[in-house]
Amino acid sequence: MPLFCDVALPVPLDQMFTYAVNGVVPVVGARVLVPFSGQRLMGVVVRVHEDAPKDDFEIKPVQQVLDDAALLPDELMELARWIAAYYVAPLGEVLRGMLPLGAEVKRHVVYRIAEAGRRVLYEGAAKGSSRRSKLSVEEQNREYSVLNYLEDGEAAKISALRSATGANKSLLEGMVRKKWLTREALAEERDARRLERVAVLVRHETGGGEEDVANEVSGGGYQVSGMGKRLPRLNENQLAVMAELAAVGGRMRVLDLRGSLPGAPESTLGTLVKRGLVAIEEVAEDFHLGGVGAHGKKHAHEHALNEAQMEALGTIAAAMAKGGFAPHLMYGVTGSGKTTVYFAAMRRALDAGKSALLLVPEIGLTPAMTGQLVAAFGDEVALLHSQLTPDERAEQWHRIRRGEARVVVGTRSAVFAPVAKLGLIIVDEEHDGSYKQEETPRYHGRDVAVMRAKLNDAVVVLGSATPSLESWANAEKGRYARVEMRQRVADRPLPAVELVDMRNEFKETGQEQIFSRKLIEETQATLDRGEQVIILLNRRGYSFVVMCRSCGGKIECENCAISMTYHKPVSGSDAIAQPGQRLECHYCGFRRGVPKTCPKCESEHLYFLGAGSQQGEERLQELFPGARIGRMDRDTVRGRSDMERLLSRLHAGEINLLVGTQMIAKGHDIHGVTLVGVIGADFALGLPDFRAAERVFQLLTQVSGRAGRGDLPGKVLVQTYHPDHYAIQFAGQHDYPGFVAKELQYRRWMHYPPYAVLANVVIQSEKLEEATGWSSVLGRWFQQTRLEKVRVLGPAAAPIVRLKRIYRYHFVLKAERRQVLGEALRAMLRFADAQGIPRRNLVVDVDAVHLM
Ligand SMILES: Nc1ncnc2c1ncn2[C@@H]1O[C@H](COP(=O)(O)OP(=O)(O)OP(=O)(O)O)[C@@H](O)[C@H]1O
Ligand SMILES: [Zn+2]
Repeated sequence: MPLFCDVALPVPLDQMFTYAVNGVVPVVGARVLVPFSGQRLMGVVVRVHEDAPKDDFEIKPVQQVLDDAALLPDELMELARWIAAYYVAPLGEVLRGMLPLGAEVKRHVVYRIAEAGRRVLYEGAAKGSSRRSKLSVEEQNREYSVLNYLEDGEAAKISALRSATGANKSLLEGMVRKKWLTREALAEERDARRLERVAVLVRHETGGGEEDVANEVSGGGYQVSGMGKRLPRLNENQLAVMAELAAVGGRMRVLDLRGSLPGAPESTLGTLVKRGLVAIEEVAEDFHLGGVGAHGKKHAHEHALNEAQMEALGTIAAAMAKGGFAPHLMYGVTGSGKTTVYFAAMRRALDAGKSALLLVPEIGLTPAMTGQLVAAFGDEVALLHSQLTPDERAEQWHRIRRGEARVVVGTRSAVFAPVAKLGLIIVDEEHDGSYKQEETPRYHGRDVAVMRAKLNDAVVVLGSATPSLESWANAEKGRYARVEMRQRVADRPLPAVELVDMRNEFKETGQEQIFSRKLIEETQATLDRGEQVIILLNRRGYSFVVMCRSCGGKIECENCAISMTYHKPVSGSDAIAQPGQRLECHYCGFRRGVPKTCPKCESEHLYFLGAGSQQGEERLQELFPGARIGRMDRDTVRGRSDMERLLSRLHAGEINLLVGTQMIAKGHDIHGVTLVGVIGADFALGLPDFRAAERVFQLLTQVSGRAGRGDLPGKVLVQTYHPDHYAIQFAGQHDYPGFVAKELQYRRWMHYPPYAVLANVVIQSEKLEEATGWSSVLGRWFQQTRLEKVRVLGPAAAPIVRLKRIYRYHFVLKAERRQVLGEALRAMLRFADAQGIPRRNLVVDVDAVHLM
């Protein structure tokens, strides 16, 4: 008889916690509620045993057992253990990320009649009651009426059974034990085609010309005037909601709104509705998904596959047919039709009775994909993304667990979707940095996908036009099978790329301009031909540096060691989003007014340097007054609906000149675009990160890939100050293999991934002296211990030494073997623990993607 259970709790401690079993013995994998330092925490049972803990400290009892079966299948428990070990993260924190969000899954229990129950019912109550039974006649009659009630085979909730028959839970459970009934736990049922709520900003006449409620809100007076009379003051949350709505043109899904203002209470919107400032409309959700596919992309997957696609599919399908773990790297240039192959492979998985998982970097950025998925797989699709409410997430989770949705599409954490009979995992844009979770557990969705496929003997396909060097190296070593698509579909050529040397541009024109003469000329010509132009300006805001010409200082955020970005006020309906002109920190969101003088030396010579997308748009309006200009960045795209709206205007040709940040480079397939301009992308080459060149190459290649996807060939103009840099040169020649060969040399030489495994250890504290003090304690330990086969760089100030008021120092650890690195990290954590350095002040980032 087990007396104890070990529970993994979501706390930053690398251990399990033992509790006494209290009545119900939980199964491994079930969730329990337990007391933990004065709180009630939910954890997952990982072991049930009889070993009384040796020390005689008090063992507390489990308060409640939440599941009577393991919530996570064994396979996912095993994956969790692997993640905990690999990323040196507490198992409880790993498991928290795997379970449907919102901790408490709202579920209800339903009962259904079973075969034995039917027999009892048909063979007569007499026979049933003639059995020796501890039940009273009254209870036996009640059992009979329960069977009677359930005769039609439909499931019923306990509440319904209680009111119809008077049965209570213990009676029903007794019937389950006799196998007369079955019990199922269901997530709250919802209508699949439910309505979706959209918040709409109500415009009021203020008599102030252009001004609307929005403008008054942004005016700083925080006084809203509506229909001529003054309304009471709005609080901060209410203002934020109004601003958010206005920023996106006055309409937004309630869901998106909640997602972008996580701090605002639910009641805020209700209050605004009561005051008549916001209205709620309901539209069918399908409208959203359907609306996406409407750009003629809906049936994109129905193309007859070309030869390269057939070959790629053939390789993947053969691996699926053969069975067993088989990782693939699919290198397919932009526009080679990778999506079509993904869909065909997923179809094959379904046909073989398996499920398929498709991971994408960000669903909101590629709404077209969603539309195609629904068109191709209909009800079988479950979408998991960050904007679901906890309830919706739980609902999807249970649909998947029940096997109703066999095609699961989602972002990073969808890799944990509890699909049964996993046959295929596809990781689209596998190079994308957003697959790395930047909080504990700091796992990489792509690498977890490969591991999960391994645990399930499944096929995994990592696809990209610019594979990460890690994946490419794995293919070179023969660990991953390679699938290549080197040509675009329909014999379309890749666009011609021309570099514009901005050093010459300055010499020849004598002035610093955002757009080169060449780009202006080509843009005009392209617009004149009735074609479309996309311009990448990878910074949002107006100017990203405000500098004092007297003292040379830059205006930095109060909370972060980061230059603040200047945002200009906007006129028209967008005004509310940007409450007056301001400086904003893009790391913590801190805003302040624009000072007239330098905060350090009080000089009046403040200069605004570095053009962001907002300035780009303004300048384009001056240059091309006839153009229909759109902007795509985090200021204009808040939720999925904004993205959809912008993209559909592009597809329809309502926008013919689009400027934006790297969002514009994400997989969009707009056939009218024949010219892509790139501005300042080489800036990132100077960042202190060994992946700087790789990132610049990827961005240039991906954004170039947006040109010439239709019948007309495309062209790309890259403005650069580093025309000779290999990342720029190779990107210009569409020479990915050339780039990797060169870059791998450098990585090998510098002992960087993929030739070494790396971990970033950040020591952080709000107190500078703690951060530096602990860093030197650890530094001394590293020096004395002389870990074998591990190189330790640091301690050093992190490139961003202060972030959100936290001081940051770091070490970079490199090792040739993963096991050695893991052991070093664990030894370090033990030492830190002995020194009293709190675990939460140490960030251990294995396979760190950002070293900033
Ligand atoms: N066999 C085919 N014949 C003709 N057109 C095709 C074929 N397969 C796909 N397409 C079309 O080619 C275009 C590009 O396909 P897709 O978006 O899958 O490219 P991709 O490889 O994912 O590119 P990127 O990496 O740039 O996202 C789409 O418009 C798609 O409809
Ligand atoms: Zn900041």
